Amino acid sequence: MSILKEIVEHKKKEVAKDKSLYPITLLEQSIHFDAPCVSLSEYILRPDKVGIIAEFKRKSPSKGAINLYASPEEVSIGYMQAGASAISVLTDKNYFGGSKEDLKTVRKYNFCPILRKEFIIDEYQILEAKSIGADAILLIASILTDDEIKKFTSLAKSLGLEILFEVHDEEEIGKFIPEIDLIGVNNRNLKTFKTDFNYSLDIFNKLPTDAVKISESGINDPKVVSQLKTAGYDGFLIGEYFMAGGHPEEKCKQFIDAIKNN
Ligand SMILES: O=P(O)(O)OC[C@@H](O)[C@@H](O)c1c[nH]c2ccccc12
Repeated sequence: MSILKEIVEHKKKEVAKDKSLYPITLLEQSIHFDAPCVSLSEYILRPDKVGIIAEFKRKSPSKGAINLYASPEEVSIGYMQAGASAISVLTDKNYFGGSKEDLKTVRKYNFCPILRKEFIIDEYQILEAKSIGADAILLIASILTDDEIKKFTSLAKSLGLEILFEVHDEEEIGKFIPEIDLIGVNNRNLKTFKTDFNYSLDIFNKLPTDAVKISESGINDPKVVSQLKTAGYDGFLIGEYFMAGGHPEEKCKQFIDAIKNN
């Protein structure tokens, strides 16, 4: 079974359990429906920033442990001071060592847009995203049907959340709908775990013109960001390169400074 399939199977059980422990009616009562969201797409396009979405990532199926005991408070504040445009927080526990608590902590200390990085397969998780203070959610084209994409998009938008729609190939780009704000090309091949940013370059012309365009994964060189920018990408999602080693915020700062000086 592919890793993505395994994660999705696991996620279905997890969501079923969450729903039985904390029914959707209770979850809905905990939501501040009027709480405003910060627009991820607007922050990405801000001319005073370079478009980095810095990710808080403790571990991954491809790498194993990256920075297991990092503090979401310290890292996220450091990312923002370094000049990041937004923060992505993995909330999957089993495969990525994240949690909803991590996202809540990041929310508590930052005003920037926060992306909930999760394998969303159920509307429950979208309500949850709103209740913990996320501004945007990830929808992964390869694990969702056209119907789910429509349904999840309209629920998210009704809550004020933006959507980053992740694709790997042209067929998945075909599932994009105009209500979606951002499209992300994942440079990681989920079968081999290899990353190659040329993938983003090759597919660029096929992307919907109106969406904000993000290149995701395996980015570890400011020169690559410059190349992707020239090609037309607006944003860059970076996790492992910042998180590996002791000081994610310092690496992020050096990286952003290098782009600015390029
Ligand atoms: O750590 P990297 O290689 O910089 O990649 C970050 C991000 O793109 C990656 O974590 C990611 C992209 N899509 C995902 C979907 C689920 C979980 C994680 C991801």
